[in-house]
Formats: sequence, C-alpha cells, structure tokens
Amino acid sequence: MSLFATSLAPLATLQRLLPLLWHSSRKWTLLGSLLMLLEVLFALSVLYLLKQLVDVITQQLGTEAPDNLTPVLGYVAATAIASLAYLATRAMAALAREAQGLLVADYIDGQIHARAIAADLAFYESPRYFDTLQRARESGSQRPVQVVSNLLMLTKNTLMLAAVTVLIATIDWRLLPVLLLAIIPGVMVRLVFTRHLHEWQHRRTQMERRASYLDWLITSNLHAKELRLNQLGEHLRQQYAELRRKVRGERLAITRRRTRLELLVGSLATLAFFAALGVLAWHTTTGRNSVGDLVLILLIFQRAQSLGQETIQLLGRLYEDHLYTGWLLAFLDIRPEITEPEAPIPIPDPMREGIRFEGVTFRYPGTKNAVLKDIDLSIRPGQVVALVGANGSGKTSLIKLLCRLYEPTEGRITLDGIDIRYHGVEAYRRLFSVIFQDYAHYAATVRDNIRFGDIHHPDTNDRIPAAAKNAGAAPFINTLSRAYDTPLTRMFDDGEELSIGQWQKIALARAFLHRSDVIILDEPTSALDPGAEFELFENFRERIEHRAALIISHRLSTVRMADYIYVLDRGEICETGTHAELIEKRGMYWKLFSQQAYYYREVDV
Ligand SMILES: Nc1ncnc2c1ncn2[C@@H]1O[C@H](COP(=O)(O)OP(=O)(O)OP(=O)(O)O)[C@@H](O)[C@H]1O
Repeated sequence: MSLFATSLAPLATLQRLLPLLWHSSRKWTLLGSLLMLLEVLFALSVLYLLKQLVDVITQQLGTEAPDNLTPVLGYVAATAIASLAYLATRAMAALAREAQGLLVADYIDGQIHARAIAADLAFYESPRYFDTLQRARESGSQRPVQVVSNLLMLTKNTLMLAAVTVLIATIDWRLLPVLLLAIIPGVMVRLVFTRHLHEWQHRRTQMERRASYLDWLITSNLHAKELRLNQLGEHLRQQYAELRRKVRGERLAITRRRTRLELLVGSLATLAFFAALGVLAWHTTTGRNSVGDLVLILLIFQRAQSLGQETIQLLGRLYEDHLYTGWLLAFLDIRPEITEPEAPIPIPDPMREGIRFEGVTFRYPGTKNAVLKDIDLSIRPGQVVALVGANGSGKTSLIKLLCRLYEPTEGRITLDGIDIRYHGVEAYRRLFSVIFQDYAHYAATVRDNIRFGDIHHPDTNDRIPAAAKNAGAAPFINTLSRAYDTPLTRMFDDGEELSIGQWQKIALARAFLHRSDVIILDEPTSALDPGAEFELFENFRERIEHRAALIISHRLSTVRMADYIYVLDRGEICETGTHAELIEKRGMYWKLFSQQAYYYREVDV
C-alpha cells in the first residue's frame, strides 16, 4: 500500500467507528470533545501569557527604577488562573474519557455477543471463527474509544504544535527545518514498525490460540483427572513454554530493531536541536536576539519537540488502533447465512403432515466429502422415529439439518409440504426441543438449568417440577440442599456437583419442559442406569405428551419401541421399517440387534 493510502486508511476506520461511539455514549463523546478544546485553549493561553510576562519583565529590566509592578503581577495572576483552568479542564476531560471508555467497552462487548449469538453454527465449528474472535478480543473493546481519544489528542497536539511553530517562526524561521527533522523521521519509523507488528500478530493468531488452549488444558477442571493419571502435566507445560518462547523471541526481535532505529532518529533530532540552540545563544550574545527570545525558545522548543514526539506516538497509536480495530470490525461484520426470508410463512399450527427430508445431501462447509447422501425421511405428528447407525454415520449431522443449524447442500426439507427456508428461522426452531450428546451443564440453579429449555413461556416456572418428574430427575433434586434452588457446578460459591447420569436427567427435563411439536433426543440415556432407562421408556409416549420424537440411540432395546426406524450407513439410509420388519429382513439392524442381545441370552432370567 502506498504511504498516501496508508495514511488515509484510518479515516475509513473512523467513519465506521463514529456511529458506534455515537450510539454508545453520545453525552460523554460531546462533553469530552468540548473539554479537550477548552484544554487546548487554556494551554495556549498559558504560553501566550508567559511570553507576555517575559516581555514585560524584560522591558522593566531595561528601565532604571521599575516602579510599577502591577502589569507583572497581573500577568502572573492571569497565567496562574489560566494554568488552574487548564488543570481543571484536563482533569475533567480525563474523567469524560474514562466514562466514555467504560460505556463504549460495554457496548462493544454487547455487539460482539450479539454477533456471536447470531452467527451460524458452521462458523463456530471452524478455525476461522476462533481466529476472528481471538483477534477481535485482542484488538480490545477499548480500541474504538482509543481511536477517538487519540484523534482528539492528535488534534490538540497539532493545534498546539502549529501555535508553537508560529511562535518559533516569528523568532527565527530557520529553526523550522530543525523542528521538522525532529519529527518526520520518527513518524516514519513508528508507522513502518506498527505495520510490521500487526502483520506478525495476524500470522501468529493460531500459535497464540494453541498456547491458550494448552493453558486451558493445564488449568481447567475438565481435564484434571486425566492430566494427573496420565502424568501429562509436565509434557503440556513444556509445549506451552516452547510456544511462548517462540512468540516472545519473535516479538522481541521486532522491538529490538525498532528501538535501534528510534535511537538513531532521536539522536539526530537532539543534535539538530543543540546545534540550533548554539546558533541562537550566539545571536543573543551578539545582540541579534533578545534574552526574552532565548528564554522563550528554550521554553517552547523543548515543548515543541515533546509535542512533536507525542504527535509521533499518537500517529503511531492511531495507525495501530486503526489496524487492530479492523479485526474487531471484521468480527462485527459477520452475518449469518441462514437468514429470515423477506415474508416468512407462518408455522402451521397444528402440524398436519409433518417434516420430510427429500433427497437431502450434505457436506460441511469447507469440506469435500458428503456426510449425508440422498436422504429421504419423514417424521409425522405424534410419530416416534429412531435413527440407528455406527459412529460417524451422520446421525447428529442429520439433526443439525433438521433444526436448521445448517442448510442442505442438495435436496430440501419440508414442513407440511413447504420448504423450511420459507419459514422464520426462530419460529421454525421453536418446533423442536433437543438434547444433544454434548448437552450443556449451566453453572446456574437446578431451576434455571431446566427453565432454559423454554425461557420465553410465561408459565414455565410452574411446569418445571412436572418436567423433572417426567425425566426421572425429581427424586434426586428433592434430596439436594436447596432442591430446585441449588446452584449447580463447583464454579461458584455454594455450588453442588451432580453425577453424569443426574446431569443427563436434568438435560432431559430441559427438553421435556418445552411444549415443542418434535422432541429430539441424541443418545438420551447413555449415562442412565438400566432402571432409569427402563422407567423412561416404559411409558415414553405419555411422558412426551404424545408429541413426535426423533431418537438416536446405540441401545437397540430403546429403539425397538419406535414406530419407524431408519438405519444409516456411512451417510446413506440402508434400511427402514418397524423393529419387527427390520428383524425379519435380517440385514444390518438385525445384525446389530443380535450382537447386543447375544450376552443377555446367555443369562437365564
Ligand atoms: N463440524 C463438523 N465439520 C466437519 N465434519 C464434521 C463435523 N461434525 C461431524 N463431522 C463429520 O461428519 C461425519 C458424521 O458425523 P456425525 O456426528 O453426524 O456422526 P454420528 O452418526 O452422530 O456419530 P456418533 O454415533 O459417533 O455420534 C463424521 O465423519 C464427522 O467427521
């Protein structure tokens, strides 16, 4: 990118950030800007009054008997007042910036959360998501505020620098090139290295994420058991240390190169300043300049130089902010691909024909192989359907399509004959209540863990005990210290931990709570004891209030009560029918069923 384009790019970022700031903290943004202008005004007044003071004193020094001290004291008083005003506005401006920063940071977090919630599941299940999120987080929610406060400071510094430059020019214009020499090379060094650092950070996102992952493995309670028993701790610690060493080394190499160049550029500027000072001192002794000029130059040239350096830093920071805010904006630009149709067709109530897969083929985004091929399947109202198949045959993927978490690559899914893409996404998803294999364990009360299954319904709270009873969870919940109000997990104070089977019953209660049309259970009893499983399926249809159900299970004793069974093999439906029909067929289902039944047959009960 050319230097011109590079220097204009932050303006485009600013154009996107200003509306963001306006939405999040209108009052503080305005107040902060006003206070900053006042700050500049008072700072310049102090400089001007000081110059007047020096001039008055110099005039008085020329007179034999200075008898009127009023103007001198007047200027001292005025300078003191302007200094106090400067201090007060500076303090208030800092307060306004802090308040604005807090508001904007919370607003940005809110925006990140909103995008994360709206993003397609496909995005979550790809490394790109984690990279973009990590970068957005790294860019920091303070960045947008920094851009604006840096920009305001830059404006302030530029105004002051301009005023000081004019003052210097009135004394000796030849000092101006010296000032430029003190500023321009530094700007170049900063810009070039900021870009280097940003590009390097972009490249090492995955390395950082790997390090964070290792850190999480070492410190999280989820893996504490395996880590100890397999004595993995030291191995992982070394991997982590090695990654950090690499990141540290690369970063330090960049900083070393930048420091060398900055030192060189800074030395040049200092030499130039002292050369100019020498010339001015010589002019003063020969009477070409007044002592007032020399004092003023000593005061303001240093000021100009520090202003110049601050300006360099601000430009560097502004450019850095612009680059890193780009990451944040990239995350905020994420838009889901599964979107609402312009005029969604209302969901039929009640459902009449049910849901059908018609020739559905599916590939995960960014992958080559189809995990589901030409699937025809139907779930009618009130029907219990089972899906059976080996690991990796595509059962969970089929559920994700059914719930419209992904779109089919080919074919279509219909609800009462209408393509589900014509319905509103959220309205359609509310047809289902689902327990996935990796259901959530919320660090919340038992009540909330169940309530999250149907958070929007007004009478949800009253239905929680019934859902818990249907899931077989009520007896153990009543033995907990605070029953339904017991906080779960040991993440916060007073929390209690459950067994895996008890967690599964809570997840079942969550699925039973929602009065959905279709209940989907992916391995719902994998952790239940045989008694609990028997109880659940004994009068399953009453428990689910005669709604339709789709059950995935490797336990074929569970599956046999289904009205209809689909057998999946490597993404294709290879057999369908009732339990009796499939046993008769003597195909894959029969084989699986016979294998499971083999050991039970040996025992005479
Ligand atoms: N997010 C994903 N991205 C890419 N491929 C995936 C993803 N999730 C699953 N797969 C692939 O899809 C195939 C089917 O997986 P799926 O989880 O649907 O199988 P399953 O029948 O539910 O298996 P199991 O009985 O082990 O739960 C597998 O080969 C898996 O590698």
